[in-house]
Amino acid sequence: MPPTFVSVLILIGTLCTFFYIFRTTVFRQNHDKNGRKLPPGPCALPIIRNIHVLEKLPHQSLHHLAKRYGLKCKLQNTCLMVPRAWLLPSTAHLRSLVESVKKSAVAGEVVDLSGRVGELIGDIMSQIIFGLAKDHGFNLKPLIDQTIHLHRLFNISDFIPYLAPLDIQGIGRRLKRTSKLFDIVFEKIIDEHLHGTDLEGLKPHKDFVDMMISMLNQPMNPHDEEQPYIIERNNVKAILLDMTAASFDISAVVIVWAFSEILRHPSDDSSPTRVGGREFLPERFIGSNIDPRGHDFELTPFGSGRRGCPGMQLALITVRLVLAQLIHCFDWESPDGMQPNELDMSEIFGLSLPRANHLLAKPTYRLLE
Ligand code: HEM
Repeated sequence: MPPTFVSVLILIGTLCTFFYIFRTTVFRQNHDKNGRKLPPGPCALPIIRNIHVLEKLPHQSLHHLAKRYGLKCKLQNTCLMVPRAWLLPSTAHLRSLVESVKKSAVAGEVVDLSGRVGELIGDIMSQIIFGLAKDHGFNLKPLIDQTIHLHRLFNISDFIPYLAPLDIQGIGRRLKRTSKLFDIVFEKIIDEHLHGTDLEGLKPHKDFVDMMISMLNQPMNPHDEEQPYIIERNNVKAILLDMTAASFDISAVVIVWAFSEILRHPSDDSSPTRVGGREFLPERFIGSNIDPRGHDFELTPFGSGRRGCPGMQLALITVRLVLAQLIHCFDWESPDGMQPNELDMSEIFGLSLPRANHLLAKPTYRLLE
């Protein structure tokens, strides 16, 4: 039977529809309007495009996408550069912290925020600096805590230096013992990175230690003949110690203090706190152009210039990420019906001025299941 006019029209319409779908779903997904190739990314659906790939915890979905498609990944309706922070191994540790706090919230438990955040930062820094999590044989946190504690003690030798050889309080001996323990751990880590000996079955990925090892036996400045200084194993260990001591504690201290202030000032209309007769108004920095990275001297938490903190970018990312997650996922209140202004804010002397007592708070999970 010859095709009728109507059936020819239906056939043409169907072909046009298929062509349109092909253009939008295949060609257009991979090319921009000028025909240039776009970064890879998941297939988009009509109308909703890529919304379906962002799940309940979008940062985790983005993390998985970045692992699959690389650092530059395209989402339809949004062309997205995945920030490096989301790719840091920090995210896995942070996820497990959120999960464990969620369990405490369900059980109605009070959470030791100082303890949990301290552990988390230790895990993140171990992973970043050594490429190893602490549960793979290197728990440096107790060693760092011990070192910080010893530096915090009143040491008479600091004030009467000629008493130092006597080491009356034994602080020097204890510090030497701790430093020996650090040395043993760093030796093992360097060997592991140099020779790839299988450390509890774990192969470390490229990390800070690898970078330091690649500089071993190299002159510090090959263009400066007057400075034939060669990087040796001891230099690597000293830098590792510097990085470890500077990173394990301070970010956690900052997060816990920020959290304490949030608990003390749950709403905007709370009465301003007075410190030393002056009003403490941290919100005065909101909307201002003050740069905390050492350019404006009103606020220099990382110091400034050549000796400024080299871990600043990492610290800014970590502190924001952890605080944001804890505040986004949970509502928090002080335990035992304590009023915000009753929260103990005493601090102890030390390298990083931590809270005198651990910060305890009661979480309620606030996201939809
Ligand atoms: C919120 C967290 C942090 C704060 C507030 C902070 C702050 C500081 C400050 C004020 C200094 C002294 C700067 C100066 O003398 O001008 C410093 C030094 C240092 N920081 Fe940080 N820091 C933080 C996190 C980190 C992290 C995460 C790392 C490493 C991964 C790090 C590594 C270092 C090192 C190695 C030094 C010694 C630099 C030198 O003496 O040349 N810091 N930090």
